[in-house]
Amino acid sequence: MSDTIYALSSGALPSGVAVIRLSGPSVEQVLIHLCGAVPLPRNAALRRLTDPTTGDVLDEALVLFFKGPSSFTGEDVVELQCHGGRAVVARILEVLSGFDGLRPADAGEFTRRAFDRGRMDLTEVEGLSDLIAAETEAQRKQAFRQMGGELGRLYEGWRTQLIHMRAMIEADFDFADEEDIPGSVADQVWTEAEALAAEIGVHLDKSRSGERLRSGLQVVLMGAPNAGKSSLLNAIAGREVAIVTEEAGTTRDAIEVHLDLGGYPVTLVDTAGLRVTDGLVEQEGIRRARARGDAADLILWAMEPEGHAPDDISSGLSADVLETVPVWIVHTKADLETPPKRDSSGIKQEIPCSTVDTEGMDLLLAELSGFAHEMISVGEAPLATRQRHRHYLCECQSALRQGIAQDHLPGELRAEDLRRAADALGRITGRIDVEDLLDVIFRDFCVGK
Ligand SMILES: Nc1nc2c(c(=O)[nH]1)N(C=O)[C@@H](CNc1ccc(C(=O)N[C@@H](CCC(=O)O)C(=O)O)cc1)CN2
Ligand SMILES: Nc1nc2c(ncn2[C@@H]2O[C@H](COP(=O)(O)OP(=O)(O)OP(=O)(O)O)[C@@H](O)[C@H]2O)c(=O)[nH]1
Ligand SMILES: [Mg+2]
Repeated sequence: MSDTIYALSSGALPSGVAVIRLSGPSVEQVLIHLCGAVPLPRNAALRRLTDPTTGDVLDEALVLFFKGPSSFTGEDVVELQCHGGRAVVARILEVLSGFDGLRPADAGEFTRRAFDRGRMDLTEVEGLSDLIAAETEAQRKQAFRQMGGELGRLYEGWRTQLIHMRAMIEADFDFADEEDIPGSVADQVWTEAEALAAEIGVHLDKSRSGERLRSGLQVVLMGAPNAGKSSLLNAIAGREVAIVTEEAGTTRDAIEVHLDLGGYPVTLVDTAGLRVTDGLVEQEGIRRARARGDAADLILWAMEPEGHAPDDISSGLSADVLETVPVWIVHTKADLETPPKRDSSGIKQEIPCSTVDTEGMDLLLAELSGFAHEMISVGEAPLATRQRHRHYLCECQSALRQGIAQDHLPGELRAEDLRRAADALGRITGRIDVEDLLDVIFRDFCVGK
């Protein structure tokens, strides 16, 4: 029998109300000791909670009981919705720890129990976790849909198709000598496999957006010292996040702000100005700046007007980065009466900007929103959102391609590729089960045959 687990499920204390949740076989016993009786399931009941050993009243709380399996975990669950004071919650948790068979829940353990009981698949579990982490509207929507099972259903559909295909192949070589099974079954199956591999390919391509939406876009401010990077960061963030001085080499660590640009998550990173320096701290800062640039989705290269510090993109950024990461030039300090420095790198996107009279700031933000939209707008179809999905989808695809290519091998061996392809998808949803194969074979063919 499993332990009964408990935890504070609501957020930081103090709060108006706090929710302490319990799940497991001892829930009813705990309720009898804590408030005298088990309330009607799914009916909020106002109850005095008392310490069973001292008779001390702990709090007056709303008690919400869910009788398993009709609960979030599938077990008996109770929520003690108490006053959100630190001492109130601490005392209730302390009293709970005194009950036999009760222990504090591990991270994610309520959801783990829901998964173990088959109430959620892995993609739904991930969707729930993403929903809690979501910071923008577009992230919320994607997570909510995934939590509802859309992505899992897509993969389970493909997996069912693969299991069926394998059943057809197996039937084909088991009964090849019988007349009522046409010999072209295998050909049909491998044509279908090609179509599925292509469909997965399209899904993988589109899913770049899904992954970016989940993790947010990394936009990195780079440029020479004093170019005005930190001023730009502060202006966009609307607060003094980074230190700004007229001294070149002010910023050392990379400094991040999280932005919500029209529902899309963007992390804007300020970095140390790039230059040759003897200072150890500054050298480390520059190393970090370059590392952030390497991993960026977009680099904003801040450039002062002519006559100020010399800064040259091609000496600042490696050829590798210039090839793989889009770079926009932001002409800073546009309020100064000096012409913009001419750039020789051939980069098209150039935006004049000033943090003194806010000229160009709206344009820059609009351009960034447009970029975010282009990079991470997701359509109607559910998309993969994690590297883990991508990994198994690629595995599925390559197993399919192997089966397709090896048409000189016997059916049994090629059927094995279909099994590997199906199992890869089963790992995404967490539901691989060999019983499925037998089920399908016996359902689609008469046993007497
Ligand atoms: N107070 C409270 N609010 C909450 C949660 C919670 O656990 N407690 N949730 C936690 O994440 C979310 C709601 N999710 C839930 C999902 C399923 C069930 C549940 O009892 N399911 C049963 C009955 C279904 C029904 O009546 O339609 C079941 O699936 O059998 C409860 C909450 C968000 N709000
Ligand atoms: N006139 C004018 N001055 C600006 C503007 N933006 C920044 N400055 C000034 O330029 C100097 C350097 O600004 P910072 O934002 O610290 O430059 P930085 O690129 O972060 O510099 P490092 O951190 O040293 O790499 C400061 O004195 C700012 O006040 C602007 O739009 N117009
Ligand atoms: Mg700076």
